[in-house]
Amino acid sequence: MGVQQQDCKVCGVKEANVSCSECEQVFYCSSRHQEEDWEEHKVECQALVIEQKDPVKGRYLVVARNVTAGELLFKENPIALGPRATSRPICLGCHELIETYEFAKCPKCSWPLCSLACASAKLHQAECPILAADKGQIGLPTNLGESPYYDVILVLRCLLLRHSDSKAWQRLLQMASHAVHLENESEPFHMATILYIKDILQASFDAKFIHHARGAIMANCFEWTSPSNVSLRGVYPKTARMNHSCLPNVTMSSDRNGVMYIRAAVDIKALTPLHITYTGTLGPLWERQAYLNEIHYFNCGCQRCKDPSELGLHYSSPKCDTCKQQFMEPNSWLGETVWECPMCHVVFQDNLIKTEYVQWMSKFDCNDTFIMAHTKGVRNTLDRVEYAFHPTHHVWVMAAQVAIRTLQKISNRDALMLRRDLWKRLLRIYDVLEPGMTRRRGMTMYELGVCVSSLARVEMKEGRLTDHFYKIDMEEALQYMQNSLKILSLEPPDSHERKWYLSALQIVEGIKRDLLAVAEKSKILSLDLLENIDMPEKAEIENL
Ligand SMILES: C[S@@+](CC[C@H](N)C(=O)[O-])C[C@H]1O[C@@H](n2cnc3c(N)ncnc32)[C@H](O)[C@@H]1O
Repeated sequence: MGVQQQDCKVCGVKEANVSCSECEQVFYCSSRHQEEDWEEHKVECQALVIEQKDPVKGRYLVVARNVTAGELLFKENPIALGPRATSRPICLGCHELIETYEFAKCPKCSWPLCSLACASAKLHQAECPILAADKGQIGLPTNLGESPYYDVILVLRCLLLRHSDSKAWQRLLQMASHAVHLENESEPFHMATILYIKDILQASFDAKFIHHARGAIMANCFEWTSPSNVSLRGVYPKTARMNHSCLPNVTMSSDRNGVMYIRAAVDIKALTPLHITYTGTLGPLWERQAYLNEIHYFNCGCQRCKDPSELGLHYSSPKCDTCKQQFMEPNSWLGETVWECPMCHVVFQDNLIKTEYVQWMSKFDCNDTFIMAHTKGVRNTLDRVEYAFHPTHHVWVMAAQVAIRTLQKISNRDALMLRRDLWKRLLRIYDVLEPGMTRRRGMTMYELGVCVSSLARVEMKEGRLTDHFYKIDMEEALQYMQNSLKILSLEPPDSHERKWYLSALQIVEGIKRDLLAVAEKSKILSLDLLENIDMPEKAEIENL
């Protein structure tokens, strides 16, 4: 697995590595073939996304015309791919996880491989002699645990672009980099990687490039999961031009080769900036702000952060403990915060507000609030959280997610009902925090389709439903599943996430069969719901 190359558009030769710099969607084996094709290609190459610059936020991307939710804005090949900064042993030749204690080692550099065949893999060739200079094997992963030395690999792969791909190297040099901040702070992980490359490997790279490369990775890299469920990271210069918002308007997904697909999550008007989230959307405001401040050196002023009600959810504010009517409001989200109730004007210091928050969150971390619980116990705990905070507070969302994991282990009607209700409430919150064609909404509707159909089947079996109400419930499940399919069908064909789409298709088939069976009985089925499902290739379903 490596940086993707495709067939030359002109002559079809494999491993063409010259791509159109505008759209990055077509490949050529040489500049000559690219020039030959330009007259034809320029018609289709209308860059949908253009770059602009802001004095404070730097460069960013906007759409050149109105786009609709789900539309593909661009795809991008990574200029470099590698393991995460801290990683369990991963084969440097193919990026597969190494899970046996007796793993193979590269005969030259001794780094772990899945097999000796991977020692000659293209991905590992250039870095191998550099890594081999660690004669004392100081940085080598020796067991199956996490090793921080994997950080070095992507940095080396970026530095090696200078000789292997001058265009990619130039793009790396143009990327934003946190190098100055990291150097000034003597950030320990940054310094450890730099020292390892300079002093242990004694690599001949200029120190300023090593700092820049690692700083650019810290500012810009994206993590993704390979189809075999290995977490990796890649450097994508164009994708990385998108600035952050806690209310993102695009979605990102990647295929098995790490090619990134950027789609509009919602309808977007021409010249609107494209935003991704650097923090995820589900953390409370102070956590998101602190992360952006500490890791990316800016304070977020997005629509969600500026709104004291956080889009009407009051997601990070507890209810006033005194009047139980209003939501507490902080005077600031960073540093010394004082919270005040706008109605009864009672004032609390930050630590008082956060103590209960921290206590609940640590319980969820260990799962001990819910573990071994029965449905009634889970319900009681959720009620307590709701009373302490409120139904759209961050802590309630975390509690609901842990509760669902616990309820999945209980297979009775009560547990299914509670799970269904929790997913419905979560969906209403996700509709606000991650609106549009987002994976989170797609997966939530998938879960709702599963819960509602399973519950209907259980209730039918127990004789609690008539055919009429069974049909209504199954149609509701089908509706959720079909909405979920619309979103999940956007996952790239051979991605890790594609399996959810294929699974949703099978569930839809099952629901349709049950609906047809009940229709046979009662002849009252409205057939319109059963139409318009795009079927995948047969081979894709067989691979499931
Ligand atoms: C991945 S880069 C994004 C592209 C960057 N603006 C550039 O010029 O290359 C991340 C950096 O962009 C800036 N940035 C991103 N989102 C921002 C925001 N919402 N407000 C202010 N600065 C932001 C910060 O300097 C951040 O460290």
